[in-house]
Amino acid sequence: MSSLIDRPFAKMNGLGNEILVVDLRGSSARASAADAQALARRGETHFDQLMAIHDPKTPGTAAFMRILNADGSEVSACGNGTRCVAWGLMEEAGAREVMLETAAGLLECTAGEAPGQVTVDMGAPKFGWADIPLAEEFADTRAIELQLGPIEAPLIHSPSVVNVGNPHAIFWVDDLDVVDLRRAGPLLENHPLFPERANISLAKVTSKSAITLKVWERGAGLTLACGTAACAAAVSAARTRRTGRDVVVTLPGGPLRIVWREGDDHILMTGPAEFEHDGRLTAEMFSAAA
Ligand SMILES: N[C@@H](CCC[C@H](N)C(=O)O)C(=O)O
Repeated sequence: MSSLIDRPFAKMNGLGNEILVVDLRGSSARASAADAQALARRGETHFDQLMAIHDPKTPGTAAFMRILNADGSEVSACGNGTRCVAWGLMEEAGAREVMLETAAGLLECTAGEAPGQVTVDMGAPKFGWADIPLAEEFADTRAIELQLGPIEAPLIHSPSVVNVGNPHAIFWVDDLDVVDLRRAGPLLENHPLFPERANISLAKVTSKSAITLKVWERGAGLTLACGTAACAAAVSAARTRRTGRDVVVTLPGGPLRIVWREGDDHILMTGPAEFEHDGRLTAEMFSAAA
């Protein structure tokens, strides 16, 4: 029997990235991998990421947040989901800023100028091979060599790799459809060079301040948008002098503005959070027959 039964949920999205926010504040309930897999399968609660919000652990924070992918794996960052949670908590408190906490640290979130827009300080990226992590040492992670299968090898190569709270590989392309991510995504996500798997993006730089992006997400598959992938692409593009540090990253679901701030190297992500519907989780939602 799931400990989540009867807990309130809100179905939201960030640029079409499907987010299920489950409110566990005031309870000792904890979302399991099996809970996530069951809820991800059902229409009403269908999601790419489940954001479980818990009572705050640190003074000054509004909530502690756990993040689960649709496959049940737990991760430490989700840009679109963070905007959704922040938007909900700001609405609840009538506030324009909120501090959230994850196992990986604090996330400062601010309401944007346009309604429904939220800016999240995603912290500083990590470029060291062991931090990403990679299975072998690379002195320079701006472009790494990795073995690809015979279909992809002639088409994509030398991704930039970075950890923005989670691991990302960015393949620079002229055509976002050059490979079928639905086929290549799972192979690349599980490449032996990525011991914790990786989120895989195809990125096209269209100007010094614009990138278009398609993402195969670790643990969720093809999604309409991925906030951390947009951050990963933006810092990788700036680091390789393809763009400046202030860019618009356009995903299939729409645009995010990413600023890689000079001085503290923090990444600021701005984009929308949209409420769809809410309800309470029922025992039936966790039953095997989805
Ligand atoms: N959709 C998210 C990323 C969620 C986590 C990712 N799939 C992972 O496993 O690292 C976003 O908006 O950042």
